[in-house]
Amino acid sequence: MLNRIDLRGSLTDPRDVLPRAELDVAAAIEQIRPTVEGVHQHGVEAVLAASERFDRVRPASLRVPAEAIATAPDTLDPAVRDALAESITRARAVHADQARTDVTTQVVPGGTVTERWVPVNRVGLYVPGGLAPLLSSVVMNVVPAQVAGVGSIALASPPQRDTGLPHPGILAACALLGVDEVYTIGGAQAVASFAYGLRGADGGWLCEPVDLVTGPGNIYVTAAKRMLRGVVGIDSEAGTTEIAILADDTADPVHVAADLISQAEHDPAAASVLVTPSEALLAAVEAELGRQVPATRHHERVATALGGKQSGVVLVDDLAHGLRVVDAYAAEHLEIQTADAAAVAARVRNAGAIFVGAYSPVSLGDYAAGSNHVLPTGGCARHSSGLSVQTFLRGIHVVEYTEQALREVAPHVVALSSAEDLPAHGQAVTARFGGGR
Ligand SMILES: NC(=O)c1ccc[n+]([C@@H]2O[C@H](COP(=O)([O-])OP(=O)(O)OC[C@H]3O[C@@H](n4cnc5c(N)ncnc54)[C@H](O)[C@@H]3O)[C@@H](O)[C@H]2O)c1
Ligand SMILES: N[C@H](CO)Cc1c[nH]c[nH+]1
Ligand SMILES: [Zn+2]
Repeated sequence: MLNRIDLRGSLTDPRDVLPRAELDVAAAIEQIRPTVEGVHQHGVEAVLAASERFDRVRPASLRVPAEAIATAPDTLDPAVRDALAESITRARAVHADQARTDVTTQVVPGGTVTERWVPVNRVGLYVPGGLAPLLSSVVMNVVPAQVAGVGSIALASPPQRDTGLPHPGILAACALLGVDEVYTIGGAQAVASFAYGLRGADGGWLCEPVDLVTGPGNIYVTAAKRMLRGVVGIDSEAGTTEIAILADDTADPVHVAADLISQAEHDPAAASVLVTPSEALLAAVEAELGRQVPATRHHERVATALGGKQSGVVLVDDLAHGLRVVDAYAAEHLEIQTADAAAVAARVRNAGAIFVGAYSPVSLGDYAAGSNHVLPTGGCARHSSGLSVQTFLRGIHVVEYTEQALREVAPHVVALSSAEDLPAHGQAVTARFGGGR
């Protein structure tokens, strides 16, 4: 079922051979470009046209009525309501510890630099709702934004075909978290609506432009985020789900197979990658996949994902080799199922999140570990982090020097400005001390 890449005894750079998706984000940008440009030029009408085309519904109103949000929690199964409450509590505990405090550095007597942490003014949060309604992604977006102190929070999720509204579970999660500005818009058109804003029939704002768009989504959402970066800020490229598992003979093949399947369930384009030095484990996991895949609810989607070019098993010489491979892959989620898993995990450099040992599966992190599940994909974990309070903050340096402190450093400023052939920079300092131009 899984493609096999055998790197044993090979000096090949893993980056050249690792499994990657056939459709990449750059190619998807060309597919969504007309939608994004349409929203920029034609606003609401282009959003509605995209909804009809991709979601097969034309919502009566793009802004979800307050009543629909307020009454949504009544529709929740009590067990789901309790689970959401627990998920929120745990996420708040972890994200509260990420809050930043302003720091003032006394550089010299009379010269200070303060790093002041300021939340972005307005954010647009995206919550997926195409193949599955990810109510947990409401929690993962909203909690860090609220802890950061963002004043204006808008949220978008695709319309359901039968109601033209986002899934009721998503609306319920919004209500539980106190989010009341919700749009029934999915995909690239949602990201474009946030970036450019939408005007109503009277010419006033229906949805004001945001400063930052965050949240997970499929390849079209990710492509729109990459395309519009600059018009608007974005978090990481949190696209199609990936799981990599570094496992040895001590791993339980039942767990490994279940975890590969759990993330393959998200999307036919999801990636599940096993990295192991053990042929015995590989054989046992393949046997388990043969047993578990047909029995899982979304078996067709899972089988497509597991059999795709983006998924596979990589055979390595040993765990040190395996670590080089998982670092090169830079998975969104990396599980370590080896002997002394914590020590192995401590050596990992590149991953969106690391799940250590037999009792920390990715799906725990998806819902209820307290960690954030909006994580970088497609190798972006080499340079980006998952969603956090920090994502919603800007660190602004506030510089304050006295006359004497500036006088003392002036020769250094002048020397560097001359070295760069930018003498006016130096003169802006010396002018304060009687230096002429
Ligand atoms: N990396 C992360 O942090 C993370 C977290 C959760 C989920 N995910 C991923 O989010 C994704 C959710 O995907 P989804 O599809 O279920 O929901 P989604 O809400 O991301 O996307 C649905 C929207 O895609 C648009 N769309 C569908 N087909 C299109 C096409 N051919 N061209 C242009 N636009 C099109 C539609 O407008 C639709 O509203 C999955 O890939 C999942 O793996 C990632
Ligand atoms: N695994 C997803 C992140 O890629 C998050 C999620 C939400 N619901 C279930 N899973
Ligand atoms: Zn998941």
